[in-house]
Parts: sequence; structure tokens; C-alpha cells
Amino acid sequence: MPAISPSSASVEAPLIELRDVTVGYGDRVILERVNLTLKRGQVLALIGTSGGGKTTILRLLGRQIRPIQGQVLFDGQDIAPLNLQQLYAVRRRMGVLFQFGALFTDLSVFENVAFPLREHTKLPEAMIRDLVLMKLNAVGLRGARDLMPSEVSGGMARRVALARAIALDPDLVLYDEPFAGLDPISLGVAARLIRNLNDALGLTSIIVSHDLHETFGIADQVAMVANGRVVAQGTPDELRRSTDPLVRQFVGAEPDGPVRFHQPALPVGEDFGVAA
Ligand SMILES: Nc1ncnc2c1ncn2[C@@H]1O[C@H](COP(=O)(O)OP(=O)(O)OP(=O)(O)O)[C@@H](O)[C@H]1O
Repeated sequence: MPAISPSSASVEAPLIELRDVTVGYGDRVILERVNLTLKRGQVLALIGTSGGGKTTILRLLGRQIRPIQGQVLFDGQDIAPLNLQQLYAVRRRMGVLFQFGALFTDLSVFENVAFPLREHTKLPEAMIRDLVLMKLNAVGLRGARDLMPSEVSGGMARRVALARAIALDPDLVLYDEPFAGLDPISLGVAARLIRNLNDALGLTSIIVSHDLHETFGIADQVAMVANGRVVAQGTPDELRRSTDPLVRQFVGAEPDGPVRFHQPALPVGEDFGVAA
């Protein structure tokens, strides 16, 4: 049974909406007049050229940065005018898993997952124990509770970080490059786990990833960010069938296209002193 928050007006209303958003750092605009929608319960993959602004979109959602123009809506609510207390309440409904998971190295696996519960709730110890073990069980690591981060593999560490990201039963989970540095088997396991947890716990997930094969395999929606815009949003199949040259180059992994392989340079003949 999906865990739908009481404030949700309608199951059909999008959980996330970027409306006509322009955002940048200092004077530099990164994304201009971007629109993006994500329905509750779905998994969205954010793909696109390096430096295109994918992580910036995650930062907008957590209001680590604010748009220059436009609105960022979470569960129908514009997050820009929220005061700090309201913002923290919204952030509590978002789980975050950054690159490599970043576990606390001096805390056990158990304590890593317990950390957000201890920080943000006043639950009794017995309940914290049950919740932590439930989350660890969901990622297959209940038996690893007493290990230290240095004693677990990279793939396991990522799963512990995932258990920690969902410790507070968020509505939305943001994953920034969750597969970076994983071997193909661990990567497949992590991707399946993200999808299964999304469905079993009634989450909504956004994954920033360069791994198109795995993300296309688990995403409901894919949005491609490039040249300061969301150049495409649709199902994985719709993106595979897209005729947009930029999408085709990226999804087909073609070295040349709208994104040029060669930096602008003098003609070859001129550089090598030969006739063209
Ligand atoms: N704090 C910051 N201050 C100034 N510029 C920044 C800051 N963070 C990111 N940028 C710039 O904004 C642009 C978008 O960065 P962002 O991290 O959102 O891209 P990305 O699509 O996630 O890239 P990648 O796939 O390489 O991780 C980049 O050109 C980056 O250099």
C-alpha cells in the first residue's frame, strides 16, 4: 500500500513540478525556462551531458539553491517562500543518496541507518532498532548490522546508504550518480533495489545517472538535460525512438552530433603544414 502523505490533494497530482524555472550560479544561467513534471510513484532518470545541470535540479528540489525565475513545487506547494522550519519539514520528506553514499566511517552499519532517526525523531530505542532492522532487511543487509563501513564492499556500502536514505520513510528519494564506481553485478543489484523499494514503499524517485542501460531499465520517465534546457521527457522507449538529433546522439552514444567531438580548431591542413 503506497505511503501517501496526508497533505496530498490527489494521487494524480504530480509530486514534483518545475514550472518555467531559470536557475544559475552568480551571473551564469545554467537552466533556462525549464519545465519538468513527475507523478507520484514514478522513477525519473535525469540524463544529459556533463555539466548540463542535472545535479542543479536536485539542489533546486532541496532548495539548496533558488530559481531566478519560475516555481519549484513539491506536493503542490511552492517551496520558495517556506520559512526554515517549513523547509526542514519538506526536506524530511526527501531522502538523498549522493555519489558513493558517504557513510560515517566511525559508525557501524546499524548506527549509520539509525542516524537520521536519532537526529530527526524522539522515537524510543526499541522502535529505532526495529525501524533500522526493517530498512536493513529491505536492502538485504540485516545480517551486516554490526559491521563497520571499512568492512563492507562498495556495493554493500551503497545499499547501507540507501537504507539510510529511506530511514525516515520519505516521499521522494534523490539519487545522484548512485551507480558510480560499481561493478556490473552490484550495479544491476542496486538498480533493481531502487526500483523495488520505490514500488514496495510507495516512493517517488529521481536518479541522476550516466548509466543509460541500467536507468532505462528501471525508469518510468527519462528527462534529458542539455544546452540549458530539458530537451526531452518521456518513457525510455519514447526517448529511444526520438528523432531529436541531440537525444539520438546521447542515447545512441554517437561520438559526433549536435555535441561536437572536436573543439573548434584551425583547419587540419594549416596545423600540419599540408595542403587541405
Ligand atoms: N556551486 C556552484 N557554483 C558555480 N557553478 C556551479 C556550482 N555548481 C555547479 N556549477 C556549474 O553549473 C553547471 C551545472 O552543474 P551540475 O553539477 O548541475 O551538472 P551535471 O549535469 O550534474 O553534471 P555532471 O553530469 O558532470 O555531474 C556546471 O557547469 C558547473 O560547473
